[in-house]
Amino acid sequence: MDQTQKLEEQDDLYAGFIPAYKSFATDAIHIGQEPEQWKSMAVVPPISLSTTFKQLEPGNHAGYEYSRSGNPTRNCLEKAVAALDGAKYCIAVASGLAATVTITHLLKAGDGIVCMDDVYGGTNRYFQRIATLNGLEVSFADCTKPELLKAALKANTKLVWIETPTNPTMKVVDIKACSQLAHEYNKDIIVVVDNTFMSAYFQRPLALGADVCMYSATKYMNGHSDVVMGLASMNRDDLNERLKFLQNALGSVPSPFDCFLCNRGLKTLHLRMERHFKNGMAAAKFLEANPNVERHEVMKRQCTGCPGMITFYIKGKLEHAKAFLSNLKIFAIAESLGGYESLAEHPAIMTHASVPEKERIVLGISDTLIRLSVGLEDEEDIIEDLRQALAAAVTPKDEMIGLRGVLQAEFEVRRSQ
Ligand SMILES: Cc1ncc(COP(=O)(O)O)c(C=O)c1O
Ligand SMILES: N[C@@H](CCSC[C@H](N)C(=O)O)C(=O)O
Repeated sequence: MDQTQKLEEQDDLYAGFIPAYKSFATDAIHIGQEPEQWKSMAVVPPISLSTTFKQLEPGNHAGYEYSRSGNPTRNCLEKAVAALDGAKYCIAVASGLAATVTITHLLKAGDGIVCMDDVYGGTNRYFQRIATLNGLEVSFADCTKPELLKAALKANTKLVWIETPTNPTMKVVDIKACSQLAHEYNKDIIVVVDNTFMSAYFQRPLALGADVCMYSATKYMNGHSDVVMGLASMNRDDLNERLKFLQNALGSVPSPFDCFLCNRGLKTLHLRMERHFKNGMAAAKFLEANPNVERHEVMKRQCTGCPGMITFYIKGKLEHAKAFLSNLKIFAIAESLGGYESLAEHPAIMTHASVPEKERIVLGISDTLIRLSVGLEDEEDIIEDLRQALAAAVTPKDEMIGLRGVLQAEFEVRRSQ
């Protein structure tokens, strides 16, 4: 393929999506990283391991007092993420779930939460099995239909929790419509979007009306499968004040070393996401079987591209799903996603085992559902791995029965254009 063909293919991939955010790469590389903030003029932010900082006199310090309350390396990361989310503020915490817990502490007993019915299994587990014990009233609604969200809002609703695309079934929620609806109902409702699957490179929930954009930074934001971390960005001064307070008061902060790694990961986020998109699209094209277009226009309206996440149902039974996974050679069978390496998993047995079986069935998390996180390896090797594992697992005539995911949606519309 010559250079012109390559560029045309690239243009085609992004056709119809909203334009990329201006100066994203420059901001990722420079914001919060200014060498002038260090006496040494270090170009790469140092890992500041000190737990405590000398004060000139009691209460008179240079901006840091104790590392849980504030840490120079963490500060660099938080500034960079805020810029990438189009936000004024960001807090980094010890995991994605720690971010969920910290945000939920904005509420008090008796307050209500409306959560998208299809969310990461750990979010579902926390809301259903822990938040409710602490006196919060939790209900679930299919926010892909904003009228169902509207019907679920009540006088005590204080938090609306959206995940889009959802893990693992890739449902897409209209962030703008849901935020508007929640705020019209009660302007004090805090709308949170779990942006883990898209990363800051492909989607900016705050620009679409959400109050908080949160991440399991364990995934694409860090991107190297070597850090567990959570992030939450916002523009509202009051929310920042309260979440900063909770970050310190609840105390689930990430280590300076993890902050260093995640901050480093951000420097290549734009490059990684573009390659995830390209490889993911190639894998989806290969797997594509029965057409199934859903919510495609919303997807394109609210994001600049798609990550490398694909879910599909393999024809047959659990044994076929297991055989496919066990035969993969490049894809590792593992939980998690968004790293440079390709991963494959069985949501019902692995990542979403904590969702009650009855709910899993309703949500489509069946024995034959398989989730892929397509990494940054060579496209031909990824396809060949899928081909041989599929051949080993199923007979040629009963291959896939339907591919679901953001990438699939993209193909189907293009085909019908
Ligand atoms: C969409 C989503 N949100 C939140 C989480 C929780 O993040 P963490 O594992 O970093 O606590 C995960 C995965 O664990 C996830 O996939
Ligand atoms: N066994 C873990 C589940 C981790 S899921 C990790 C990630 N969100 C993913 O979707 O792959 C647990 O029970 O918490």
